[in-house]
Amino acid sequence: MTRVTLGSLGEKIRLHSRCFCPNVLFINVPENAEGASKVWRQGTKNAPTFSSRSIISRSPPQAVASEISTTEPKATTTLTNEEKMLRNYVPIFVMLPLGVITVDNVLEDKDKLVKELKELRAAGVDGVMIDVWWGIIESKGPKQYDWTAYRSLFQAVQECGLKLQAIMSFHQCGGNVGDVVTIPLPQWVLDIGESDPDIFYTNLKGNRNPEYLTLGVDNRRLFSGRTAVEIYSDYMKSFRENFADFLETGLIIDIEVGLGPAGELRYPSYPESQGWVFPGIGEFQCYDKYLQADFKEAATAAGHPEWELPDNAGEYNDAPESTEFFKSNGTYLTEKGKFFLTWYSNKLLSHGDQILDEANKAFVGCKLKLAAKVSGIHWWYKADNHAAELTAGYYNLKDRDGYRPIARMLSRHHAILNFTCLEMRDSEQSADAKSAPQELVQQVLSGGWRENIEVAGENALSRYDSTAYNQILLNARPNGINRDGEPKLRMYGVTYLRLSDELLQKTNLNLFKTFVKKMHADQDYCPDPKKYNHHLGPLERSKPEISIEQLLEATKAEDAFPWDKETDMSVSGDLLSNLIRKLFSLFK
Ligand SMILES: OC[C@H]1O[C@H](O[C@H]2[C@H](O)[C@@H](O)[C@@H](O[C@H]3[C@H](O)[C@@H](O)[C@@H](O[C@H]4[C@H](O)[C@@H](O)[C@@H](O[C@H]5[C@H](O)[C@@H](O)[C@@H](O[C@H]6[C@H](O)[C@@H](O)[C@@H](O[C@H]7[C@H](O)[C@@H](O)[C@@H](O)O[C@@H]7CO)O[C@@H]6CO)O[C@@H]5CO)O[C@@H]4CO)O[C@@H]3CO)O[C@@H]2CO)[C@H](O)[C@@H](O)[C@@H]1O
Repeated sequence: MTRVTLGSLGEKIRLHSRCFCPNVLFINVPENAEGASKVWRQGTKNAPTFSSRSIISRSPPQAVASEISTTEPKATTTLTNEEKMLRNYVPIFVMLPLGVITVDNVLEDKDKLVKELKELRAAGVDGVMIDVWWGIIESKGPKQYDWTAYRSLFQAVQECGLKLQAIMSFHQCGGNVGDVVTIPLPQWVLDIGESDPDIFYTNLKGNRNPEYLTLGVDNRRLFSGRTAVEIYSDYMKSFRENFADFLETGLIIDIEVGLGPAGELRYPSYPESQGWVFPGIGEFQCYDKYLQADFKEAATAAGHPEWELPDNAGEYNDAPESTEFFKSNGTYLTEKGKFFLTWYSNKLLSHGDQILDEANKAFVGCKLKLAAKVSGIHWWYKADNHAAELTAGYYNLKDRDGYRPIARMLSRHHAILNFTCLEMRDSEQSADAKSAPQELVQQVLSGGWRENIEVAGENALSRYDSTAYNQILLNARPNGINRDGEPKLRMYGVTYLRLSDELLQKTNLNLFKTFVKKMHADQDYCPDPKKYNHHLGPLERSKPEISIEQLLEATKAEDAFPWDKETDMSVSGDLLSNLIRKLFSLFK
């Protein structure tokens, strides 16, 4: 962030080096200077070519995007129509099967995989997402990494002309929806858990969850002399060292940093392995001795040594109203309840912040983006208590934004916020669950955009139908295509869950191809991200730490940006051509 002095006001103001349009600098103006600020284009010698009306409030990308001047070289009006349409392109990636590398660290059936990768490439897909399992790579012992099978896999992806999003999967596979294989944490870690079960997240009843290490041990030297964060850091550094060639060639464009169960920044509050079923409220997971001690210390420092962790928040499959904690006027609204929820959600923020800082150090200088996944907890969103989000660690209420502080934390690491459940419509959900995936997606994406970070997304469950595709398309460009250039709102990318025989079945694949084309704004596959305004410069070092107070300023609730009702790039418009294609193939 650059600081300059705004002459007429004599005030220090902050310059944001990017917002929606990377070649425009946005000024974040103190409240009392509203209306007196200007916009400069990067590289423009004599600054403002804009009217003093050009700004704007504190950081509203929407308003800003409409202010782009037509006077600059390569301004959108000088682009060809095709170039303008390319600015609407949203790249699409596909998750590879969870067990593509077996638990024994073998790439089985490479021929089948290569055939499928080629099919994806032929369908126009830009790249694939792959779990890089800690439980496989470091299974033999501390720091004994074996990357051989992954090298062979990455080579195949490169040869097929696809890009790669690599997940640093510090979690177990198994126990979540769709987990068809089991890949536990490394055995030497599980062995430590035998003598110290508190290294795992624990619920009130004392059930341990070996999916992911509790954030309570992030900084505890319990693992053959290393802390959990040091383990994650060493792993990422080893990844960088071992795949320097693929980083250099530009194969790996994105590192999804695993921050919790299923690779998501959350507590394991709704584990199917412990009997949770949709739409249960889930349970808080902070009863291991390390987090208990942390809470005691925090409560004591706040002048309430008598406060304990909640014991009245119900069980996995409860409805909110049947618990003392979440019922109307329940504990969650008391001073004690608010203190607990703030502590619980802040711990998650610091956990993500610390590991992303390590990821940033590991990959600094590489031409890629970092990303963090946030889970789409859409059930009980319409209830006042937002119980399921709260147990997962997202302290989100009608008057408190629980996601924007995450986005602000990510902004310091230049990281993308990767959100899910893009495919879901409210009308598909049962009324009992008080579920609102559409509003949730709109809130989270808007918060990310307001923090000037990129947002990407995934679908939560496997879908092959046009309704789901159209909903994803709507979220990818909430206000549709802009035929004059980059749209005001555009997601950075979408990752489709997931490659399967079902997806490659003919009818499904045909519709999927149409979906890919629509994501690409009806343009052909574009191998050069710069053309759709994605600039993968060397990753810069994280910015200075943002204090918790500043992060929590982002909890102030604001309305989401307006979304169109339907996408203007619907896949169903192509049904006729699908039919013609089908007829053709029958006659062949
Ligand atoms: O490789 C990367 C990672 O991949 C996996 O993690 C991802 C995960 O798979 C994703 O789901 C997503 O994670 C979150 C998600 O964001 C959250 O929203 C939430 O998911 C909940 C979901 O939103 C709720 O609606 C609910 O889902 C229940 C659903 O509503 C019920 O209808 C039913 O689903 C049935 C489904 O109807 C049925 O068709 C069938 O679906 C299977 C399909 O037929 C088959 O072809 C196959 O492809 O798999 C499909 C899925 O199994 O069976 C479904 C299951 O019975 O029940 C649903 C579950 O009760 O609850 C969901 C929570 O359970 O939570 C997700 C997990 O946090 O993004 C993750 C990250 O990418 C791996 O787990 C990771 O290890 C990998 O790193």
